[in-house]
Amino acid sequence: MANILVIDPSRSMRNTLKERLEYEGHAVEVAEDTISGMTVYANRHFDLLLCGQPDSPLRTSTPWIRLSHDSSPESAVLAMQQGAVDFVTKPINMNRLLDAVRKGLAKTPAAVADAADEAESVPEEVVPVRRVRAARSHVGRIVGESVPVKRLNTLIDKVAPTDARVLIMGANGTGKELVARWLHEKSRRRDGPFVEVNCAAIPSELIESELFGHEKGAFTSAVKQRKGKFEQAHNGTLFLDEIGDMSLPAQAKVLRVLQERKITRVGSDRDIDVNVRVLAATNKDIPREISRGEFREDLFHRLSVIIIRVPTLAERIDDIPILVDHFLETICGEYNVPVKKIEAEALAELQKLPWTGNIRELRNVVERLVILCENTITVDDVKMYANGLQ
Ligand SMILES: Nc1ncnc2c1ncn2[C@@H]1O[C@H](COP(=O)(O)OP(=O)(O)OP(=O)(O)O)[C@@H](O)[C@H]1O
Repeated sequence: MANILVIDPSRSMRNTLKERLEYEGHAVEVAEDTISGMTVYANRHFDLLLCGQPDSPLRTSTPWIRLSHDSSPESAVLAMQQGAVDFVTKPINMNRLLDAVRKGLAKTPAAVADAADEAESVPEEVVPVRRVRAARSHVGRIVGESVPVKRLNTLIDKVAPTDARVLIMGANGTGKELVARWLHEKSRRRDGPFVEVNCAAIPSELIESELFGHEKGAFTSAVKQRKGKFEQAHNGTLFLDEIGDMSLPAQAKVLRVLQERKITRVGSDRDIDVNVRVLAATNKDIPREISRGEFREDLFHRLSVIIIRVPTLAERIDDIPILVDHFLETICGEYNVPVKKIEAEALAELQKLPWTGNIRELRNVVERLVILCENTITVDDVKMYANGLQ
């Protein structure tokens, strides 16, 4: 759980963010402008700030995320220059925001100190490697003993040590990102960086600079040279999440990098060699996107040397008891309460539900049950709380 301060002029935005972040287990305070925000800030410790106020930049050592209606590259670059750790455009894509929050929290002094363990005596350039190693030990297990999960694990073990590109396909919340992380963990690149890009969340004007970087002066607000994600992932893995949502012009540029293994920063004419393994994921039906002219067929073939299909939870309901046990243990641990039990009948009831949100939805339901139920979760608890409407 973290303490988060949301500063935004819109009441509905403040309420929505507060509700959602509290649902994720964080303690949230809100303020409508930077001045009142700073008063709240002065009286309490915060781990992260979300700032939707377009006025003066926040002067704080706490990581902060800019929320903005303006999706231009200039606006994003300006926010980064002002010290924001991330930039999320409005209307807010909640998955993208939660992802940014998770990453922002990893940048709090406590998290960095954690990750860098005995970093005091370590030269600065070594710290990022330590962070990568610390992050690695946090990659959760792929829990499950059903046939589809056994197949998935076997495939990961076979494919990970190769440098083959992998396209991970599956519905939302099935664990595609988890699969990508394990493909990196079990590869020879495991000591290199794992860099993730959410292609759906980056406005098309920004994607080139985000992926390939830019030179100083490439556009009005490019006052500093910046490395893009491909360069950041050099000798490691680049995970292009939601690739099915990437614009056609950006697809053409990515295709060129995959063919030539070189990138060119925006505003430069110099090619830079990059050694990157690309993994991509999508919840879209790519062949259908190809037939509709929304996705380049040549890029699809470049990306999909191997295709891994991640099963839905409905295809693996046998795993629900073991997943529930796993989530009860981790969530009760996070809330610092004794691990709750669940009746067999309650588990059977959970197995009857449709689970359109897959494992992410199951995790949310278990968290809700942990919060709302006594020490033993009963079938009536499941009936009452599992659909989230109470
Ligand atoms: N087999 C599994 N065992 C344990 N936890 C899992 C498993 N699969 C997924 N999870 C957890 O479920 C949540 C959703 O997984 P993940 O983010 O990897 O899904 P995704 O398919 O990438 O989702 P989206 O398409 O919405 O981005 C995460 O908290 C992840 O750790």
